[in-house]
Parts: sequence; structure tokens; C-alpha cells
Amino acid sequence: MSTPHNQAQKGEVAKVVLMPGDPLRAKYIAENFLENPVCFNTIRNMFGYTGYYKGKKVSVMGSGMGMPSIGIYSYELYSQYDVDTIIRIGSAGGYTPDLKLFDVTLIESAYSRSSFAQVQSNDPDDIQYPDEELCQTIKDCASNLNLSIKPIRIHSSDVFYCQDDSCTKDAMDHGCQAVEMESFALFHNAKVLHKKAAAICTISDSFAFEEITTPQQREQCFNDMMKIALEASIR
Ligand SMILES: O=P(O)(O)O[C@H]1O[C@H](CO)[C@@H](O)[C@H]1O
Ligand SMILES: O=c1cc[nH]c(=O)[nH]1
Repeated sequence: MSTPHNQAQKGEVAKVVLMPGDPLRAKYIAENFLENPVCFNTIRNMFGYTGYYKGKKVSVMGSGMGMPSIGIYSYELYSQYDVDTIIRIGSAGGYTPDLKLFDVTLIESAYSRSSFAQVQSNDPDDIQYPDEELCQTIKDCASNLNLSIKPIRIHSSDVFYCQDDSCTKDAMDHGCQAVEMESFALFHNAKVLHKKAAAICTISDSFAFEEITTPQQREQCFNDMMKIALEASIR
């Protein structure tokens, strides 16, 4: 079997998939954290790998940027590859000055003005939620590793470059502390397919101060988030 977007055969993908937006972040994790990683997808360079972490089978695959992209990959993983759990491991822009570069956040809810949920299943909710038990596991793993993880509400935006700050203001009025582009759709797909999803994001830049991480850092330096997600994936 294969799909138009994923050439993996059934059984080549683990029950748990870690999903960064950047396919090169997926490659980095596979090559640096997994034992015996095998690449199962190269279509559109959306690399996917399955290997072993502490003896347990784990997959890692890029989602691409934005809700249409993660919408396709996550739907196929859940519905055609029998994946139970997807943990997004993303980057996010901080809205508030208390979120510093490299802070690791746990997404406890995702607010969006996207039509993704409405179009996908007539779901009018503008807030989507991750799996509570999985979030608790992630918090426990962070604590066991002695790493800090900040619970936040994320803004899942359809637009990276906005013409003015009205979209940011609206999101902050809805309690969002940072922005990314995928969690809302991932949580929605998990909900309609009765699967599990969570998201961990590392702060890569900020609307409150000038500093910014480089593309290379976003690919290879978010190791705390990667370790927490890997530990959670085998629990
Ligand atoms: O680093 P990733 O996981 O791609 O996440 C964030 O980075 C991209 C924008 O630069 C968007 O996909 C956003 O959600
Ligand atoms: O979507 C994103 C991700 C990181 N930083 C941003 O400003 N937006």
C-alpha cells in the first residue's frame, strides 16, 4: 500500500509518531536519537523514519508547514497506517515576554480562526484540545528529565506574514501566548478519528523582543523538546 503522499507499507510506521514541521528536523532526530533508523518516506522530501528508542519502535516524520499539510499527513497516518499517537514537536513564536528563546512549551489548547475543523467535519469549535492523559505523560517525562515545560494556549495561524497586528491581538485576547501553524488541525484530526495527539513547541522567536533562532538551530538544537517527546513516546 501507499498514499499519494506516503510510500510506507503498512507495518513500517510505529504506533507512535513524532512530527516536526521540518522534515530535516525529522531526519536529525532519526539519525541522532534512534537506533537502526529506516527511512519509509521520501515523497516530496517529507522524510519519515522508523527506528528504536530504548528498544521501543518509534517513528518520526515531517508534517510540512500549515494546517492543510499536517492535515493530510496526520489523517493518513491515523486512518491508513494504524498510528495511535502523534506528538507534534514544533517551533513557535512567543507573544509574551515571559517566553524566552528555547523555552519548551506544552500545548494545552489550540485557538484558531482557520476553517479546517469546520470544513473537515462541520466542527464549529475555534479551540481544539490535545489528549489529556498524553499531556500528563509529557509533563511527567519532562519532570523526570529535570527539564522545564510551560503549559500554554497556542494560536494556530493560517498566515505567517500578516499585514497588521489585528490577528495577533485577536489571538492574545483569546488567551494565546505563542503562535505556530499546525496544532489545531492535528488535535481536530485526532478527535474525529478517536486517536491521540499532543504538541510540544520550542520558542524560536518572539514578538516581544528582537532575538531569533537560525534555521540550523530550528533543525538541530531543540534537543530538550526532542528528549521529552522521545521519552513520552515509549511510555
Ligand atoms: O518548526 P515547525 O514545526 O515547522 O513549526 C513552525 O514553523 C513554521 C513556520 O516557520 C510553521 O510550520 C510553524 O508551525
Ligand atoms: O508559526 C510560527 C512559528 C514560529 N514563529 C512564528 O512567528 N510563527
